[in-house]
Amino acid sequence: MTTPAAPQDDSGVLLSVRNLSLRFGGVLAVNDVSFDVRSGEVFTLIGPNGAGKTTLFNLISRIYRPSTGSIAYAGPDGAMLQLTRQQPHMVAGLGIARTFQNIELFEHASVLHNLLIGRHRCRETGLWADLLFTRRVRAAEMRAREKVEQVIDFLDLQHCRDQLVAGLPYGVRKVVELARALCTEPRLLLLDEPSSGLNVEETDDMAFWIQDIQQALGITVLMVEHDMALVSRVSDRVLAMNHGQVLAMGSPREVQSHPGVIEAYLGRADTASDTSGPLRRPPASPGARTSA
Ligand SMILES: Nc1ncnc2c1ncn2[C@@H]1O[C@H](COP(=O)(O)OP(=O)(O)OP(=O)(O)O)[C@@H](O)[C@H]1O
Repeated sequence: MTTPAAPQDDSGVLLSVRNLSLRFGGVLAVNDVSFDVRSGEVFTLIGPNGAGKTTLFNLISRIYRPSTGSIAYAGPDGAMLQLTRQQPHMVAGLGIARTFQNIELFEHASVLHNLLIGRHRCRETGLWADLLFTRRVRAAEMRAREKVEQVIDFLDLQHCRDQLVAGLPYGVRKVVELARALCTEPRLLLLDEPSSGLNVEETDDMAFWIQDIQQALGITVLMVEHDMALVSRVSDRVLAMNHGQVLAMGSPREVQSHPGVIEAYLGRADTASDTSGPLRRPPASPGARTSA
């Protein structure tokens, strides 16, 4: 018996989200959201606190299962597959890597070891081969080391490669987390608030790395970000959310000047005469949960 071939993607779309919703009890955190992320672009989710950005992000990285809707992803062979049908641990194997708003690294391991652990998902050998340390295992280990060294060079981490993560400044740890994600050789990189906790200079460096990852490595980036200066600088397209729904989608300039977006951030569209400047992150509304 032959199985029908999976539909092939020929539109340059890497990720296609359709009518996605997730309800937490009485809260509709994500409400009928649809959008496409094109191969090679930087696509950014913005919105005030509690808008549903992190929930949407966690749906795409399969931490949550949607109440309704679908997420299709162009797999390594080009066939569109349903992410919602994949086990969460299989997502990394499909070429999707993510960073977290609150850095998730092994604090008492060196930078090098953290990156080698990050590389683990690319393991091509089985348990017995590993135990016997066969020639294939040795070759795979060499490839892992080469990839890790390339990423260390790419992100200028030579100066701290043998240091414990626990002793590193916060800004460097953020770059190490980015490095760990890159070691898995992703096709889609999910960045959860890459600038959170960074000072102006470090945010500037982060913008540079994101542009370099897109342009030099050709990796598609989907990020959640509050810093509108960073968003404007690196994003090809922006999707603004509020109350779980899509408010606007387009270029950074189009979205920043959209009346609904200004109103969501500032309260009333007609109070915001200057739409050229960055939208500021508003104070958290009472009862709003901070992002996961
Ligand atoms: N695990 C959860 N259980 C119950 N409610 C949740 C949960 N996670 C999120 N929510 C609710 O869903 C809504 C969307 O939250 P979410 O964290 O996705 O917003 P956000 O846009 O990421 O906000 P922020 O910018 O503050 O991180 C909020 O009303 C929030 O309180």
